[in-house]
Formats: sequence, structure tokens, C-alpha cells
Amino acid sequence: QEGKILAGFVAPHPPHLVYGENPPQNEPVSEGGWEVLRWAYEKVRASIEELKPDVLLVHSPHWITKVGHHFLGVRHLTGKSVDPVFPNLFRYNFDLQVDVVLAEACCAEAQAAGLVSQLMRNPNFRVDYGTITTLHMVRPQWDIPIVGISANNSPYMLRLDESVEQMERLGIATRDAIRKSGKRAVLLASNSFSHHHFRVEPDIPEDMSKEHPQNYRGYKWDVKVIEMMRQGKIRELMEIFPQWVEESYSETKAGSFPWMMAAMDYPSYAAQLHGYGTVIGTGNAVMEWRAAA
Ligand SMILES: N=c1ccccoc1=O
Ligand SMILES: [Fe+2]
Repeated sequence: QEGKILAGFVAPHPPHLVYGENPPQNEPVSEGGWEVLRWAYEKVRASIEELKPDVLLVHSPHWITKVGHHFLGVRHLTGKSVDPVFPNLFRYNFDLQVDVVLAEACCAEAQAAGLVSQLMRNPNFRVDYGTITTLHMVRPQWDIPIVGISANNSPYMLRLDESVEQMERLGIATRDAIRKSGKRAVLLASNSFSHHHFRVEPDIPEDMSKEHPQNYRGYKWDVKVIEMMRQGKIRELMEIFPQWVEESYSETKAGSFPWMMAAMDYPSYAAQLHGYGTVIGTGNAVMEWRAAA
């Protein structure tokens, strides 16, 4: 039985979303906040419950590795993930299971594709807040094994087109490893879109009367790219990827989105928009591509 990618989600990771939900794993306590995005994630949770994948693979912009593309390579990881910028909002006690066999297979495929890639074997590794937030928001039960993938720093060290090319190879390597594994997988691109943000936090961080797009140009880009995704125009979107990144300071620069789109072979069917909202001014869309059964 060949493995397959069941669905892919753009699943942004502002830690504010976890803070707003008040789960037992997170130490700070809120009055709520960012409800529209958290309601959007309820639809993702329902999709994942329906799909019942064997594994969730997440690419996170906040696990930055300078030498190559890394994969979590320890079966059971626990600890406290603290957001370096928002420790007042996010101090999350995580406990997760890694599908090390699939991670090793993805790493081998990436190496065969000419990428520098390795497994992270430190049992005391503190998993980054982007990985934790995205996984909590899509599956708070933490009962599905995961594969965690780092964001190689190439977009910042190389030209953007060189880094996108690497992410495309990584996406195809991921897809091939999943196929050979026989597993039913869901991909998670853990990134916001427009990424200019406020520098001063409201007295009450969850005061939604203070929440709005940081700037108009970023918001217009968010609307533009969401509409292209809803119309299945991914190849056209990747043509303007440099402009998208440049003009809206999009977090997709880190590679999560190109990785997932390459793995799903640039879906020409419509993406489903579960919701859109800003978090300290950044644009966040929760979107689903459901592969044909
Ligand atoms: N991408 C982000 C967007 C908004 C707020 C906080 O953290 C983030 O990492
Ligand atoms: Fe981020």
C-alpha cells in the first residue's frame, strides 16, 4: 500500500492563539482573544479527526538551522517551550511523539536529492514554539506522531530563488518518503502571511479592539494570495513569490509554503479558507488543501 498525502494546511503559529485558548499545558492565563482564528482552527481539528492521519509533518520557520535541513530524530520529546519574544504569553509544557522512522526516510530522500540534511538526536532538545503552536492548534490531543522539519537559513544566506529551489526539492523528497512509507500523512506549513507587526503590546494583550492589519499593503497582499489559493492558482502564485515576500514581508520566505506546495505538486484545485485574522498586525490565514481521495 503506497503512502499518501491526505491534505495540507497553512497553519500559522502565533503563540497568542494558544494563550487565548488557555489550555492546561500553557502557564499564562488570558481572558481569550483572537477568537476568529481560533474558530477557524476548530474546522482544521474537525478535518484531521475525519482524516485520521498516521502522521503530521510540520515545517517551522522558528527552528532555524544554518547548515542544512534538520528533522526531529528523537522518539519522545518533552520540555517547556517558551516564546523568546512573548514569554508572558507562551510557556508551554510539551510532550510529543516523533515518527523517527519516517523522519529518517525523509532525511535520506533529501540527501539523495542533493540537500544537506540531518537528524536532530538531542533528547533534551527544546522544540520551537512555532512547531508546538501549530501542532497544538490542529491536534491538541497530541495523539498523532509527528515529523518536525527545520527552516534552513538559505533564504537569508542565498538568493530567494535558490532557497525556493531547495524547498521544492525538500518537498518532493518528503512526498517520496511518505509514498514509500505506506503512511497516510498531513502536511502543515506553519507560517503567517504578511509579517510586519506592532512593537508595543496593549495593556491587555488579548484586547481585540487594538487588533488590525499592521499596514494596508500587507493586508492587500494577504487578500490577493488567499484569493489565488482559493482559485487554485498556485503555479501563478509561485511566479510572483519574490514580490509577495518582498512587498508584504511574508513569513512564507522561511520556506514552509514552497515546501508544502511542492510536496502536493502545486494543487490546481481550490484551497478552502477556514478563516483569516491578524495577530499583532500580522496576517494569518488558516487554509486547507484536501487531496483527491
Ligand atoms: N509569525 C508570528 C506571527 C505573529 C505573532 C507572533 O509570532 C509569530 O511567530
Ligand atoms: Fe512566526
